[in-house]
Amino acid sequence: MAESEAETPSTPGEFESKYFEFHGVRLPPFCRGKMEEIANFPVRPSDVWIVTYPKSGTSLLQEVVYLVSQGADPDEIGLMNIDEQLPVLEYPQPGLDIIKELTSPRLIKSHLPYRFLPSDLHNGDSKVIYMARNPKDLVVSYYQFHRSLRTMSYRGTFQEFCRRFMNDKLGYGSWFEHVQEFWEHRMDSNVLFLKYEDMHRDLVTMVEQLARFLGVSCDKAQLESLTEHCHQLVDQCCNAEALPVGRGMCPCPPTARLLTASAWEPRALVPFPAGVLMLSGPLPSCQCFTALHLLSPEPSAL
Ligand SMILES: Nc1ncnc2c1ncn2[C@@H]1O[C@H](COP(=O)(O)O)[C@@H](OP(=O)(O)O)[C@H]1O
Ligand SMILES: CCc1ccc(OS(=O)(=O)O)cc1
Repeated sequence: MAESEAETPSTPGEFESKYFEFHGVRLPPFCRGKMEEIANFPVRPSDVWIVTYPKSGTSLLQEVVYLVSQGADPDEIGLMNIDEQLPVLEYPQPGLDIIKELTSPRLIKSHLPYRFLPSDLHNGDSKVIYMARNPKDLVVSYYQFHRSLRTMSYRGTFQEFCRRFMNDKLGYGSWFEHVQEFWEHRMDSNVLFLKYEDMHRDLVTMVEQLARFLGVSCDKAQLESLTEHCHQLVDQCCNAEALPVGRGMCPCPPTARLLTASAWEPRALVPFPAGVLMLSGPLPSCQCFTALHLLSPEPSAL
């Protein structure tokens, strides 16, 4: 969804009207009218699904998954438009009809919460890779995204955006519930639950996990070469200049964001009073996190 800088700022009312509610979850406008078709979407055993809350490192994960599953060269991935090969289920383009006809094995992405995904996925009919990211980093990324997205034209402050985030008032609904639902299914045989920060901390283990989960058999040398290639992809992300336009937009240096990797743990989500997760842990490493740390959740979010 690469869109250019907003021309006209959104008032809070205009911003609100851009979403719609589906079973109590705020969804982007392009999901309207297709949720039933999505629930009945035919899934194939050979499919691999990549599911994330927006701004959880979906693009990086798709490159790594593509590389591990297809054995592709990272330079090749850099040259091709990988987004075209991995459609997002609910986006207007290419659309459900086209995705239904894609040849196997399909790699499909989605940001929808677990319960809104095709019911065949709940039955374990194909593999699902879920990745969660530290919410303190994610919210900065989502804020920048909303500011740059023409259709959203978000012009509120970061504090106000954080409040929306903590009160489940953004597209794709509550981050807390999104992660929680997948966390509860992390032991399902068709689900692999990953954390974005582990890509930076322990890529070897993640590549091994992915290869095992995807049924890719490789010897030690092949695994080392795969990991080396994946390192190249991850390294690109730490070098904002190497990223395609529209990526790496946080005002804080990427290294500052990575420093918070140790500050969160999904287990803290059970039970999950919204906000507690963000208000605990070590001191944030940049101004954006400070703003988030200082925020208290609205009582309605608890
Ligand atoms: N190789 C890569 N390509 C694109 N984005 C990457 C990336 N590695 C890390 N990212 C980060 O992933 C975030 C976007 O997530 P998504 O792909 O789900 O939209 C961005 O975070 P920041 O905005 O914090 O920089 C971006 O920098
Ligand atoms: C708020 C609308 C919207 C649109 C697209 C999104 O996904 S992604 O960040 O481009 O992957 C998220 C939210």
